[in-house]
Amino acid sequence: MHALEKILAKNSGKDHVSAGEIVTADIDFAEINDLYLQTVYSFYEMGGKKVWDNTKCTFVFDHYAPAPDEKAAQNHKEMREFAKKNNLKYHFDTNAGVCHQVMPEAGLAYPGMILVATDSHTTTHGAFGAFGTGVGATDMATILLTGKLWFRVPEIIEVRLDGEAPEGVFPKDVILNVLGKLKADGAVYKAIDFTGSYVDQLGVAGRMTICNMAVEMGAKTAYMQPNQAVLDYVSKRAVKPFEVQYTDDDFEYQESHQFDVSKMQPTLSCPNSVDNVHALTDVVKDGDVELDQGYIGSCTGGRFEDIEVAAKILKGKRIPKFKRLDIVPASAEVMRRCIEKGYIKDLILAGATIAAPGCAACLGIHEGILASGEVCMSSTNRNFPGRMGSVDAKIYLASPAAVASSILNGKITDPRPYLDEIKVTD
Ligand SMILES: CC(C)[C@H](C(=O)O)[C@@H](O)C(=O)O
Ligand code: SF4
Repeated sequence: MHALEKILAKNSGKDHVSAGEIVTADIDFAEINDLYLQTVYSFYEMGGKKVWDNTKCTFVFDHYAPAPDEKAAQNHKEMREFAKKNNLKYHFDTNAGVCHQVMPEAGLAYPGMILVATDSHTTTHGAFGAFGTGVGATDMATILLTGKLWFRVPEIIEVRLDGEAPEGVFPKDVILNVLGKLKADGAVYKAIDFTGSYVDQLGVAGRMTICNMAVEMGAKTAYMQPNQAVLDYVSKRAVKPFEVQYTDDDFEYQESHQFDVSKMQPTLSCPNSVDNVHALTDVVKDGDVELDQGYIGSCTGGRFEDIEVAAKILKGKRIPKFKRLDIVPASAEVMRRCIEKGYIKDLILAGATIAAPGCAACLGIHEGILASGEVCMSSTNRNFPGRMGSVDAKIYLASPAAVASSILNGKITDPRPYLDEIKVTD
């Protein structure tokens, strides 16, 4: 069996499961974000009184945090009341950050578990060797009632990433390259296991970025075998003992795709779809692509490492007049660490706006919405029309280093010369 199958088997009381089988599994942790007040309504409609376990579910207020309008404030209020009434052990209010960043920081994402959330990017937790997946309100209400949910055991495909990343190639570039090949429907309902020497040596933040975007290929879940970096991270934080699962040597993947990371270049996902992937140098060779806004944030590209590289590129410089750069730390912990390092000050002096941790303009709710005709380069994960505001705005997805270098120049720019400069000053 694959490690993911072992997780599903263990939680559904079976010795063995295989692709296509339907199982009913115990949920180790369930998380509801603030777009899903419907979960509470469905819970009551289904006859719910109290949640099945007040230590295994939580709310995270991230999509509308702090509440940008009265409706959002009202939704938060109703969810807070539900959390109080059920005496939920964990609660992440508008001061916490994006759910997928907050869960591991709080020790609620760890190897061998099933973590379900009302959000498609729950695939992120594959970075920790967990089975993470997103569900809608009715499924989530079922979990709150019973602690269980049905799953179809997914087919598992391997995405093998070997080699060392050249300068300017970040985990974001790597996953954009994978998307360019597999396309947005390349893994519908499947699980993607990211393997290979690149993944083995990758830190927690990079692993999260890659697993996060597995859902952009339609994946049900993602997986990476935990490495030492993950074990160090979770052993300091996990709220309970965990068991790492390992894939059997004779497990056969449904498909296997190989990538040589050492041959990749800084990469862009161009408007208007996430799999419209091109090398950055190809996009600019036919002429400048002027930018209005840079955006560094989200559960894909708003971690400490992402803001750190941007701060280093921008330190002592100034973004041009009539351009803007929004920095949205993925969580309060990320924000605090960036403050401690002086990065927030460097970024403010460079002309950036720092917004409250949360989803913000990643999905066009507030804090950096785009106007018609504007062009934004963003470290987020989706670029379909209307994603960050106007349906007539254009979004280029890229690594945070590419976003920082580009907005500094006012147009899409190769980050490599700027990264060379950092090396000299480091
Ligand atoms: C709930 C929802 C709007 C959502 C998701 O499920 O991914 C959001 O976080 C996104 O990134 O589009
Ligand atoms: S940061 Fe963006 S992608 Fe992540 S959960 Fe929020 S809206 Fe979705």
